[in-house]
Amino acid sequence: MGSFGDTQPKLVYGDCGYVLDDVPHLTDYLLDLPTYPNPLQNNPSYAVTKQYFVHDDDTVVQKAVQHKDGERGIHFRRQGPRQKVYFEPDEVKACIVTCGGLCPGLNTVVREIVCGLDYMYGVKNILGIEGGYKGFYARNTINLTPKSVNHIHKRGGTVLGTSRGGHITSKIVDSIQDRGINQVYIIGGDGTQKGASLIYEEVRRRGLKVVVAGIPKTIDNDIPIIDKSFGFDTAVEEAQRAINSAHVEAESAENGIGLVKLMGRHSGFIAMYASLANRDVDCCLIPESPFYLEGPGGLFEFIERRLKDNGHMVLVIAEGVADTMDAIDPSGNKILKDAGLWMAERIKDHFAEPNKMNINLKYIDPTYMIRAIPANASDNIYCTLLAQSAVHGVMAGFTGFTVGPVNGRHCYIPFRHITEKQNKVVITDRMWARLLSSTNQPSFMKVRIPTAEDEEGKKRAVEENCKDDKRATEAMANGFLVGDLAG
Ligand SMILES: Nc1ncnc2c1ncn2[C@@H]1O[C@H](COP(=O)(O)OP(=O)(O)OP(=O)(O)O)[C@@H](O)[C@H]1O
Ligand SMILES: O=P(O)(O)OC[C@H]1O[C@](O)(CO)[C@@H](O)[C@@H]1O
Ligand SMILES: [Mg+2]
Repeated sequence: MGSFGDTQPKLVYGDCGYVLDDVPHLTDYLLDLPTYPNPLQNNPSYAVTKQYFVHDDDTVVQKAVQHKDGERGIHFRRQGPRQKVYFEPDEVKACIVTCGGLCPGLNTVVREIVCGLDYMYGVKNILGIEGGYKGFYARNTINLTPKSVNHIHKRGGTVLGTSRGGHITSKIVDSIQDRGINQVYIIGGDGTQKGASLIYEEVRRRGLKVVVAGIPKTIDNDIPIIDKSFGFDTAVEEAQRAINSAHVEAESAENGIGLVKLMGRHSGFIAMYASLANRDVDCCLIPESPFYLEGPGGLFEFIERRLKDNGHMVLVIAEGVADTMDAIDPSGNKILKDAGLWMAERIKDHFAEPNKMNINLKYIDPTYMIRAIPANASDNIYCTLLAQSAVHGVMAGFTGFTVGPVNGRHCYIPFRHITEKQNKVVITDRMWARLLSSTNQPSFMKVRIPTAEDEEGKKRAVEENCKDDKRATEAMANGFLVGDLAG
């Protein structure tokens, strides 16, 4: 095996096209650091495990589907405790910060980092940074102990508080240095992970023995590479209550329309999964899939047909479908106009026209309700694994990484994989086809039987879709679908 690259990327090549896309380590820029035996081997709870430590050569494949003669491809370092650690318990001063929007499970991750550090590694000195990134330089810290965080996983939100904007790298690293912090745990979405990556770069530039680990958080499930983000399942489950209410309202009225808006400004995962789980949804609209309202094959025609056939219908939309901007938030994210209100108005205006049917539209907006709740059981366990995985990696001296499951196995992922693109619903994938088949809604495109050339176009569309949904849409229109949108 040969390896190169001191900073990023840190690639290690093996046989048959094997590539380990490794994460940085303190020893990449600090030589002769002392190591210590991992205290976990004296922990009675772990005495039952077959092996205390993961093997250093254990890696996790990025793409689970492999071909017989294909290359083995990109791998990530497997998470878990290592034989040697780079910190003595008394030497550690850890801090935890939560940034960006709320997400079920934030408190669980905070709790499990604190408990993991204390119970597994004997670390007592753990600080909470209040109010997101700006808290590093604008707020006091709070001491976190297993006792103080004992019950927080039962509450929604984050006990540390959160914010958008305020990422000033130099001031944050000054604060880390001034406070003598040497482990930084950063919980947040794509923007937060970009900020974490800058903090890592600055720490490294200053040559500090400080490790920086990211724990990915986003209700929208828009973080790439990892299987899914924590809190997503909880949000999808909570969304069922809104969809069920919309269905009850719609069913009980003459020509009832239940309209539900769910979160997802760039990615329609919540809307798609909530609709797929529910089965009472007649139509689901997401930002990745183009649609139109008027004319043959359009949404209004579809609504009319469903009302005539069934007497009611349920429409679920993601907040990003209208894609009209009000302003930007302090982090630079677009603040979108309310897509639900926009859609409700358009539908009402359409049916108010002469000779159209009388409708009864009820709009339900559970936006913040689905993210302000505590994590469900499976998300709580998922959060525990993420937190412990981060703690093991940090104690082993890895830095500049995000934790997360890839094909079901938790691993350490270099920041750039998480920050360079957003995860989106790929509308040429089977999951979207499953949704279309469950709702029987129009695809808003005319489809013809695919040819070999079309398959090529389809492949291109999938690749493009990962970068930019609009370009994917164009690629699809030029590829395996007839170019014209119906109507
Ligand atoms: N490109 C960037 N570079 C440095 N810091 C950033 C960058 N983008 C965002 N941040 C910082 O990260 C924090 C959170 O960002 P943001 O508000 O975009 O939420 P997020 O982490 O993407 O989570 P979510 O979108 O799920 O709510 C903010 O403090 C913001 O200033
Ligand atoms: O109103 P806030 O707190 O900025 O959050 C809204 C945004 O946060 C998210 O939940 C996560 O990015 C988006 O779906 C939503 O647009
Ligand atoms: Mg974000």
